[in-house]
Amino acid sequence: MTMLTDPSSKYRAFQPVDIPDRTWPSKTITEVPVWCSSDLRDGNQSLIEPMDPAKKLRFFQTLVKVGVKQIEVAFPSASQTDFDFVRTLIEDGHIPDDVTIQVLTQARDDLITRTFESLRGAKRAIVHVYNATAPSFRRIVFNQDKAGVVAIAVNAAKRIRELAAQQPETEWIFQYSPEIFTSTELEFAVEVCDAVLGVWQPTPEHKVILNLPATVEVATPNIYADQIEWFCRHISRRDSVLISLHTHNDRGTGVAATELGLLAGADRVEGCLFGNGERTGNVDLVTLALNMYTQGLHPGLDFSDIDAVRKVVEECNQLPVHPRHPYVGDLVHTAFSGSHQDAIRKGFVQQDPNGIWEVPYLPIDPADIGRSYEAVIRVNSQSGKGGITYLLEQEYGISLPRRLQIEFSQVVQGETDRLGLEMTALQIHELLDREYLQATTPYALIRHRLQEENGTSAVDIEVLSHGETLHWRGIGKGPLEALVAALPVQVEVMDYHEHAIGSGTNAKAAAYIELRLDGQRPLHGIGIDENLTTASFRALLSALNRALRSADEQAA
Ligand SMILES: CC(=O)SCCNC(=O)CCNC(=O)[C@H](O)C(C)(C)COP(=O)(O)OP(=O)(O)OC[C@H]1O[C@@H](n2cnc3c(N)ncnc32)[C@H](O)[C@@H]1OP(=O)(O)O
Ligand SMILES: CC(C)C(=O)C(=O)O
Ligand SMILES: [Mg+2]
Repeated sequence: MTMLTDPSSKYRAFQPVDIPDRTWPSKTITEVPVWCSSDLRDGNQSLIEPMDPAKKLRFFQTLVKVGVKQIEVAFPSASQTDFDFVRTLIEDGHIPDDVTIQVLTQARDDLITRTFESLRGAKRAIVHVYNATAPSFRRIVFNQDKAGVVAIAVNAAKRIRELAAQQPETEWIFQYSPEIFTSTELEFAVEVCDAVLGVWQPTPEHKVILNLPATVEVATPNIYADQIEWFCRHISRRDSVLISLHTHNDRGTGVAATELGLLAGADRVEGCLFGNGERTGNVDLVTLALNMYTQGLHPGLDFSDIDAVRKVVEECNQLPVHPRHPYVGDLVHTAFSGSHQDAIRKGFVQQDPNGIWEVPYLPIDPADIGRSYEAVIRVNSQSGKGGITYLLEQEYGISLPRRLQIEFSQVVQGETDRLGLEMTALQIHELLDREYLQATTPYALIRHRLQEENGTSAVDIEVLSHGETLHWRGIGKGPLEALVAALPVQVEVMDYHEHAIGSGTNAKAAAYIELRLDGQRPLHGIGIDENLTTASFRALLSALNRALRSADEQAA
């Protein structure tokens, strides 16, 4: 099997819509649509193992918690499980007052009747009926002409109106979908929908939902937007109709199509969390909502603990969410590469906590959706000093001076190259500890005594070297100079930094020394101790030991 050399012999380009005065391209999304989750119906019908009642209820409760107010809960005429689920929701009082359940049925009398039975006693419900209207379906599935297909829709609409009248205790909302709206001739889509509206007689106070599905995504998103704008202009009783979008993601542009459809005048969006659904999935409601949020428009849905939502969805659908999935994927708030890490670290430092979000490479503040900053930066062989520095600062309060950052990043680089793996903050800290804090040979500090008088420091120091205790004494203008004078070798201190780690009684001092041994390249040492002088002495000996080791290696 091979790909065709000329695919035009098998596939046709989608024809553009004749709407030269389209208005949607210059609009922006300024209003939040009515959200409808189709997870428990379109999502569920696409699963390898459809959800059992317990999973459906858990998912329903999660949707309620997130703030979704319209939830398509089942196709009750399809199975006893779905029928019983609707009954459980109603009879056990699971539906909050401000949430409306929706159910789907084919445009067939027996199925519609069964659907109404499932809804008996509901306070409010949306009955959603569909039939295929696209030319290929008219021919292949129904073997009907246009009039026959209009008749299927009109008869179903009449049956729904009748049955609703017999259950007046429920507040009814009717919804109609011309299936594969996107492949249906626009004039015909309007004709069928007008015929349905003729039966249902909506008013501005009691609207009907016309749901216009891209059942299969077949064109670029601008075409869907054109189709929606064209439909909105030509449908009768526009003020009595809510235009609903229902996109699938066959071409990978379900989110774009829905966003452009909103620009084109739609009022409502159906989709699934994290884009589950038939084939490549329904449009992802989470991405749509958080796209609005990052434009400064609150979507009215709460994803402040996005990982908790993901956990429920993954367990109920038994499908994983991709690590690169927008906003929620394990890797999407993470930077491995050095220049990204550097910019993110600087961005966090400069970000005004009350200002407009400006951290480079991060379109959303991960904290807003319950993700932690620690997960933002991860270190592998592609990483530079920025990421390593960030992790040590965030996790351990250790702020390496700039030249030490460069030196230590080469140590980390050697380790990540050797392992071929990511290094965690803990592993980086362990490496820092091994490389600098445990650099205690040949000289390990045992104790020191410092006397200071008239700006002069005298230091007596005991060090352990190859099992022997050595005593050194030195005098200088400060403790460090005194220690340098006490050393058995000549060194030059190039740089010195110190800072506190933590605060209060648990505070420690960190000291960093850059030192040059005669004729050698400068190297750093680190000391950490409750006492600042001890920390700086440890740092000096750490630097000296590393320098001596390096000199030995060069000589060997
Ligand atoms: C795009 C969507 O997601 S639409 C929703 C799809 N979801 C589902 O189908 C899940 C649940 N469905 C089911 O369990 C079953 O299909 C049922 C119970 C609805 C119907 O089952 P069956 O009666 O066995 O029919 P079947 O599944 O074979 O469907 C094909 C029949 O439905 C007819 N049909 C399909 N869609 C429609 C429609 N919207 N309106 C009227 N008839 C329709 C077809 O013409 C065909 O009829 P035929 O057998 O006379 O040729
Ligand atoms: C039932 C309809 C709305 C549907 O799921 C689709 O067309 O994708
Ligand atoms: Mg669908």
